[in-house]
Amino acid sequence: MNTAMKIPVVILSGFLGSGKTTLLIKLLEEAAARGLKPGVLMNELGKRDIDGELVTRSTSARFPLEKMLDGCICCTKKDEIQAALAGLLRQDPDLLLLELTGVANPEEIVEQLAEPSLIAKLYLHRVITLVDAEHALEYNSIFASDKQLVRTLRSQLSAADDLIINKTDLIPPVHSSKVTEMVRKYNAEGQVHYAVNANIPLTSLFSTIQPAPSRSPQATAAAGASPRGSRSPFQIIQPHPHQQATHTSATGEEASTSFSRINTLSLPIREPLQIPASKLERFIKKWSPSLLRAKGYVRFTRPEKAAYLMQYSGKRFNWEEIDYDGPLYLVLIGYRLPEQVIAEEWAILR
Ligand SMILES: Nc1nc2c(ncn2[C@@H]2O[C@H](COP(=O)(O)OP(=O)(O)OP(=O)(O)O)[C@@H](O)[C@H]2O)c(=O)[nH]1
Repeated sequence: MNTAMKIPVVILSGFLGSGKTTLLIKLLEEAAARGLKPGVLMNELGKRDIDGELVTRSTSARFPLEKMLDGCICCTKKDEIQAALAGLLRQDPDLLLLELTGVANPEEIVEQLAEPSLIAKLYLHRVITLVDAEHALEYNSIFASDKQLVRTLRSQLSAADDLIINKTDLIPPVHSSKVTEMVRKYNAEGQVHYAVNANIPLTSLFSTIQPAPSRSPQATAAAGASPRGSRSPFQIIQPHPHQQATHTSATGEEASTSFSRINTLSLPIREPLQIPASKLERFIKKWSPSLLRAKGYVRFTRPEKAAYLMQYSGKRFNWEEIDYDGPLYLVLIGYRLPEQVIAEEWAILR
């Protein structure tokens, strides 16, 4: 099989909160506009599928989706990722989009794609790494003593064909040149883009990817994209449990050691919260600087019972009121987060 007949794979890499899911949504929209059928593999550190839900609500296209939750794809056994990719390939996609966790080493995924059973069917098209322009330099110094994590962050940069210095709306130009210098230290060849909300020109990325003849734009429209905002536009194949040390406390919090000293804590919310959002924000911020990322679905009793998607990234909160009736929870991802203490304080707060 020559490259022309193989399925291109695009890997989305980058540290926690750098903008991978934001870019994935743009790639899905662009693919849909071009009449392409992508297969998507999303990997989350936590047990909760927040990004999958977010992508489901944000796009109208219909395509196969594999989710690998609760651990990092690059530590997953080879046969798990191969099974996930094989499941996507059976759906006859025009391209595969792989969103890695923030602490995945893309080089390890690239190696897995070179397995004989996969190399015959797909080829690596691009590795795209997103860099949080506001915090990338700070992260480098915070994690300096964690060799494994430092190696991962460097390989996210060095393995990239495209480096998107994202969130440039949050930094002054002088900071931007320092981030560029850092990026160039580890990758002299890759194409550097500067972006807000991962907005980069996508023409060259898609220029060589063609839809199968049976999926001309007309055929795709006839097959039917579901309306924006409607539930379950994806065909979900099946989640693959990640083999990982996980424990659930008496109060229901789930904690897991995921990679290096990065750990993840999931806090369930069984009833709408009686505290105001400002108090929840103070609770979350309290775990800074250990806390690197938080996200979740939240509902309050006051002033209303609307559901919100809460994102905490780069020490900033983003609240979005959404139409959501699924389970409520928070996921905290941090560097040596004091899980037990957080769980105890959460039990009192809520
Ligand atoms: N101000 C600003 N916010 C952004 C930008 N890009 C993304 N965000 C926000 O940053 C937060 C994290 O973005 P995501 O796309 O979820 O980042 P991610 O890399 O997928 O995050 P993880 O998967 O948790 O590692 C979200 O609230 C985004 O809306 C940007 O360029 N500027």
